[in-house]
Amino acid sequence: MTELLTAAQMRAIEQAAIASGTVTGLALMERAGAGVVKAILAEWPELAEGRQASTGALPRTPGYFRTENAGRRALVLCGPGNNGGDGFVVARLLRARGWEVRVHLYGDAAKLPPNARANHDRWRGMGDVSRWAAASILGQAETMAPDVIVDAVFGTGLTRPLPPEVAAVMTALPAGRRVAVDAPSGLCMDSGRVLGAAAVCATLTVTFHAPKLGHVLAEGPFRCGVLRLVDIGLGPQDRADRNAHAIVRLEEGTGQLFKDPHAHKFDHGHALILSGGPGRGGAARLSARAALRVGAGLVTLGCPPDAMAENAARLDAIMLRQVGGEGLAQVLADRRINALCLGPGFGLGALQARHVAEALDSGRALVLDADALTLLARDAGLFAMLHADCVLTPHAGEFTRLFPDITARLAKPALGGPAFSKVDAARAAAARAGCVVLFKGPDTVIAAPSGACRINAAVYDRAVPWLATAGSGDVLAGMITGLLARDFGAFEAACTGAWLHVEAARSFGPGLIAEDLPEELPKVFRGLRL
Ligand SMILES: NC(=O)C1=CN([C@@H]2O[C@H](COP(=O)(O)OP(=O)(O)OC[C@H]3O[C@@H](n4cnc5c(N)ncnc54)[C@H](OP(=O)(O)O)[C@@H]3O)[C@@H](O)[C@H]2O)[C@@H](O)CC1
Ligand SMILES: Nc1ncnc2c1ncn2[C@@H]1O[C@H](COP(=O)(O)OP(=O)(O)O)[C@@H](O)[C@H]1O
Ligand SMILES: [K+]
Repeated sequence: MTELLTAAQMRAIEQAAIASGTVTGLALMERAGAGVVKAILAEWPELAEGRQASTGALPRTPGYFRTENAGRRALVLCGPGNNGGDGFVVARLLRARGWEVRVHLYGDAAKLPPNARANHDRWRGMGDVSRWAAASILGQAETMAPDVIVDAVFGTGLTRPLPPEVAAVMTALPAGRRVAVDAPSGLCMDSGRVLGAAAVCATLTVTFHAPKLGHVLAEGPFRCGVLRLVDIGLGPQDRADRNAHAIVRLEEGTGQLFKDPHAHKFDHGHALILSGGPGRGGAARLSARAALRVGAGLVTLGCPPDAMAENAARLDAIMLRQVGGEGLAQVLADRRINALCLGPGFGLGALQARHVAEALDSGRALVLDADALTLLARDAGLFAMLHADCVLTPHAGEFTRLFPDITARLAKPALGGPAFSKVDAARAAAARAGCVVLFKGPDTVIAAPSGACRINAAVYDRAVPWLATAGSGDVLAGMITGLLARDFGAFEAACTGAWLHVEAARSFGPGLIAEDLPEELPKVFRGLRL
C-alpha cells in the first residue's frame, strides 16, 4: 500500500522530524534538490553528457564540461517559499556539473524562509538571480534553448491561483523537458485540481517522501507527466499520529482472496444478480460471470419470466431463477444467498424499485449499480433504506444524480487550497448514504461512512484507458458482489474489487472489452500466487 498524504500531513511529518533533532530542514532541502537532479539524469541519461561531446565532435577532457557553452543548460524558476529553496539547490548542483544555469525568482529574496534563503545565498556565490519578468523569462526560454526548465515556483504551499505574472510564464513554457519540483505550480496538492485557471504541464514531477493526493486525483496525473518519488530520509511514519482516515492506494491483493483447500462451495457464498427483461440481460450476465470468477461459490441470475429462455441459452455454471412480480421473498428464503447485485441492465420501473426495496430490506450485503442508483436518486424512501453492508458504485453521472449538491461543490471553480476534492466528495456521499460509496474513474475513490478512504489510482504506469468500454462497470459490480459473497466486508470488497478490475485490464491490455475482464482474473490470481 502506498500512503497518499495531504499537504498538511507532509508539513507535519517534516516538522516532527526536525523537532526530533534527527534531521535539519536544510538537510531535507539538500536531499530534495539532489533527488530532483538525480531523477532528471535518470529520466534523460543523455543529459549526463555535454552537448557537443554527445555528438562526438569534441574530446572528453577533464574540465571540458565546465566551459559554459559546451555544457547543458537549465532555466530554473524559483518561488517565494521552500519550493523555491529546492530550486536553488537544483541550480547549484546542476552548475556544479558544468551546466549553464539561469535562475529567476518570483518574490523578494529578503523574505524567503530561512532554508530557502540560505540556498539562495549559496547559489548567489555561483550565479545571478533575475527578478521575475514574464517577457524576459519567456524570451530566455526561447533564445537559451534550455535542456531542462525547472519549475520550483510553488509546491505544497500553494493556497490560491497563480499570480498573473507567474501564470503568464507557466502556461507559455516551450515544449521540452519541464521538471516540476514536488508539484506542477498551480496544482492544488490536496485535490489535484488547478487553482484558478493556470498550472504548469510538467513532463517530469519529482516529489518527496510520499505522493500527495494531488498527484493521483483529478488533473494531477495529466499535469505531472511522469511521477518520481525521492526518499529524503524522513523514515516510516506512525500513522496514528496523523489523520485517522489514512488514504492509501491499494496495490496488493489480500490474503482473504485465498481459498481454503478444505472448504465447500457454500463456504464461498452464494451471489444473486438480478437481470432486466429480454434483450437486456447482457449487463447482468457480465456481472454474474465476474462474481463467479472472483470466487463466489455459487452465482444465480434472477430474471423476469420472459427473459428465462434467453438467459438459459447463455448460461451454464451460473444458475437461473425466475424473479418477477412475485418479488424476491421466495428466492431469498434460501439463507445461503448472502450477496446481491441490482442495477446492471435492470430497468427503472415500479417493479424494479420494489425489488430494490426488498433487497435492501433483506439486510443482505448488496451492490447497487447503474439503474438501481437512478432508482435510489428518484426515491428518498429507498435511499433512506441504505445500510452499512451496501456498496454504491456510481460513475460521475450517477454520482451527480444521487448527490447533486456534492457534485455542485466539486464543479465550483477551485480558487483556494485545499480545494474540495473527489476524496471529500466520496466521503461526504458515504456519510450521507450510510454505506460504502465507490466513485468511479481513473482515480476511483472508495469511501466508508467512517471516513475511511482508498484511492484505486489507474494512472501513470497503471493507466488502463481500455477500461473505458461498455460493460466494464457491470463487471466491477459483479466482482464486488462475488467478494461480498465470499464474506469480505463492504469496504474491503469494494477496494479489492476495484483493484482486481484494474489488474485484470492491465493484464489483458489493449483491445480489452468487458467480456475479457472476468476471463483475465485467473491470470491475475496466479500472479498473486493464490
Ligand atoms: N515538507 C517537507 O518535508 C519538505 C518540503 N520541501 C519543499 O517545500 C515545499 C513547500 O514549501 P512551502 O510550504 O514553503 O510552500 P511553497 O509551495 O514553496 O509556497 C509557499 C509560498 O508561496 C506563497 N504563495 C502560495 N500561493 C501563492 C500564490 N498563489 N501567489 C503568490 N504566493 C503564493 C506563500 O505565501 P503566503 O501564502 O504565506 O502569503 C509562501 O510564501 C514543498 O513543495 C517542497 O518543494 C523540501 O524542501 C523537502 C522537505
Ligand atoms: N480511462 C479510464 N481509466 C481507468 N478506468 C476507467 C477509465 N474509464 C472508465 N474506467 C473504469 O471503467 C468502469 C466503467 O464503469 P461504467 O462507467 O459504469 O461503465 P458501464 O456502465 O459501461 O459498465 C469503472 O470502473 C471506471 O472506473
Ligand atoms: K513546483
